[in-house]
Amino acid sequence: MNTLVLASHNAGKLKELQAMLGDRFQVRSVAEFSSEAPEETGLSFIENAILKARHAARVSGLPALADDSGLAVDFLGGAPGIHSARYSGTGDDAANNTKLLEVLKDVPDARRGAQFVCALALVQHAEDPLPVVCEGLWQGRILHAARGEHGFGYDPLFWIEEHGCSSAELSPELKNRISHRALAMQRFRQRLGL
Ligand SMILES: O=P(O)(O)OP(=O)(O)OP(=O)(O)OC[C@H]1O[C@@H](n2cnc3c(O)ncnc32)[C@H](O)[C@@H]1O
Ligand SMILES: [Mg+2]
Repeated sequence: MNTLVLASHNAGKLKELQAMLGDRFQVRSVAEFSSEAPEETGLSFIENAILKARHAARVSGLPALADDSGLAVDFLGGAPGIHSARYSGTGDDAANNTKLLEVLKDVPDARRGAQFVCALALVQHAEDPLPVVCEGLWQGRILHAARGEHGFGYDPLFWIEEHGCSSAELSPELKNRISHRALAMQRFRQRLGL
């Protein structure tokens, strides 16, 4: 089985990616090779995914897959977007959620549309000139209060109309079939013929 390094330090993400890839690859985490995360200096999810994948390939000497993702809120012109992980200034999920609820506190449901975005980038080595890049989007709406215990990040605030619950109330198995990450991964598998 081929080895793939997952270029993420986010435990929630790693768990989901592992569940989606574990049957095809021997997955290792970039944390085995380096505790330092690269600075995410790109202006887009794709740029940041490629930058993280190159860094992981460099420190591991192995092919690497990175995920850059986030929440784009329509009312906020797509913010927090690529800054989702540090929206509140800390890297803390609860503080990020509190800030988002505060910023949207007077915004009615009709204007609370949002999408989760995921960009995946695979590089064979640090200087790979042809990264494989796939994106996935997931539509939802920002709730007025947190609901649910599963998932991570903004999941407790993300309402999924089709299922009548927040994404933190979905079972991990179901989230992994329908999320932005699941869609990006589906496209990724198609591209690689997996
Ligand atoms: O860069 P790495 O090391 O992968 O870890 P990170 O947490 O910094 O990851 P990002 O830079 O891609 O930021 C993504 C943020 O977007 C949010 N996010 C992404 N996918 C999510 C999901 O499936 N559910 C809830 N929140 C999500 C969450 O707050 C993440 O911290
Ligand atoms: Mg990050």
